[in-house]
Amino acid sequence: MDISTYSPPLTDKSSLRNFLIVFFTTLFLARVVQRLLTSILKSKSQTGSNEDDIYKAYKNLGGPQPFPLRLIGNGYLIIYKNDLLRMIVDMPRKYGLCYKLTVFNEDFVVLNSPEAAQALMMSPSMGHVRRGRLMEKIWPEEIESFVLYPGGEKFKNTRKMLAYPFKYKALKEHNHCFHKHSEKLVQQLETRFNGGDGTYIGIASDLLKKCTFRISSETLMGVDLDDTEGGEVFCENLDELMKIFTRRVYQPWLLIPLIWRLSSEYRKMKEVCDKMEKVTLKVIEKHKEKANLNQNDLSNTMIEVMFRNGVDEKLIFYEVAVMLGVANETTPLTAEQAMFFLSLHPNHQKLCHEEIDAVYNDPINWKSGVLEFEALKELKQLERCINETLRINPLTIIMRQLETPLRIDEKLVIPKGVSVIMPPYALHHQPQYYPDPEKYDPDRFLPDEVKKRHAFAFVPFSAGQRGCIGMKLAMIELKVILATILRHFEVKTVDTKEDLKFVIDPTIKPSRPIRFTLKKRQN
Ligand code: HEM
Repeated sequence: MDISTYSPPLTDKSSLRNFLIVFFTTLFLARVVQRLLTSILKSKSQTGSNEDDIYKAYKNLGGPQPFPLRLIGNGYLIIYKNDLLRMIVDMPRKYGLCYKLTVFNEDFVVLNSPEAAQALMMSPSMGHVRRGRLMEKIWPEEIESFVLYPGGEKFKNTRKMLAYPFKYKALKEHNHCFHKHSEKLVQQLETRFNGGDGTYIGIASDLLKKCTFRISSETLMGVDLDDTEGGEVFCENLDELMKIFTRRVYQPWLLIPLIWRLSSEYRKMKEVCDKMEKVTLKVIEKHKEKANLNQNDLSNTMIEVMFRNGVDEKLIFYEVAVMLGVANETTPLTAEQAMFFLSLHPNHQKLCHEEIDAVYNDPINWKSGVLEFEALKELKQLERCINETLRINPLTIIMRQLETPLRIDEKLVIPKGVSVIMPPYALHHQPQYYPDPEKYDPDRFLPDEVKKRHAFAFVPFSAGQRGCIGMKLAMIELKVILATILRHFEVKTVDTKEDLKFVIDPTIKPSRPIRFTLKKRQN
């Protein structure tokens, strides 16, 4: 046997060892190459776009510790549903005016400074108007409305078309309607509250809601739904539709399309929409008849504006329902809370009484048989009380998903893809903008005080491309309703601020209706 050519047969053990050596060496070399390549690419991209520098401030933002599983992140905070408001106010004090959250696999930045609010709201970019995935998930996809359009020409054109009925000039045409329904409300309150003898303890929220519903439907649809067949049905079902929306927020499994479609909530939503649509179609028919009879007799209500622009009837129904739904969730709540604060602060109520008496008793303001529209501007004390109510409880939270980066200031740029949340509630409760923020003090809105503050330190209606389209309507409604109530009654409450727990549901509201007593005034 030639010993030089001999090689021992490979045993199982040595072949395994060789295999492991080759495997781990290759793995090690691959890692080294990968690291090298990554660092080369990184240094190239740093010199190219300077991306790390641009987003340095964003990356360094603080925030509450997320749950290690990114899918949950800070989403666990939802279990503190009843304490969310307190947390929203406390967090900027702990983590800074802008801080980060991760919720259900999405990155959020929460903005709490007037400068940041201005940068977001007044951005002219269409990349900053999308309400975002969270809202889009909550909103049932069956209901189409411009409120959820992510931006672009369709959003711009629809918003422009729908803005007209909310302009001062168009609202002025409905002056009579604001007063008619407010007087009706006073009669109903008088009946409920024992003729206003000051003894009966009761709630006003349902009657306030009906009143704002009648005003909104008459100004937007051109008919008093209360006097229209099925009008009552529309109102009740609208309420139910809003409750279904809310239940989807707190029962997230209903956001899974299959579960949603199989759920009783879905069937209920269909039923509710069908009933409301029938009423809307009747109203559209009336408008059609009117249009055929006299082209010059057309008003500028939302329904007619859409009808004239050739909008599909189904879409008209959805836009009207959404608009009335939003109106129903906001204005009556503010009216109820304004009454509450005035009850707790009789000194401010007295000032309002004096101002209202002076304006309503001046014959100059009654030239047309109804209080002149312009006279509402003289109700300055009342306006300050409404503003202070909206400061303490601004009702909604603003949300956007950035489709292009958003520059907040010289340092902070938030990258695209991130969502931003702007809770006016937190901003309005920061002591650096409003000293002693829990104190009800309408004088904060005296002209000299307002001048001292940043213009975006008070944003209950938001502003800019996506700001509240119904702001003027809401302020006029609030003024007329509250002035009419205060003209007739002295308002008191048996509740204290501590009795009322404010929750996010989906707007910020007391967890139960506020209780009042009403005493008729001699004015
Ligand atoms: C006190 C009453 C009200 C308050 C505090 C309020 C507040 C707000 C806020 C904060 C927004 C969000 C804006 C944003 O995302 O930047 C909004 C949007 C909106 N509001 Fe109001 N609102 C009130 C009354 C009304 C009324 C009476 C209507 C209609 C009749 C209305 C219709 C709308 C609509 C349609 C939007 C969505 C606008 C869009 O997506 O472009 N609001 N409101």
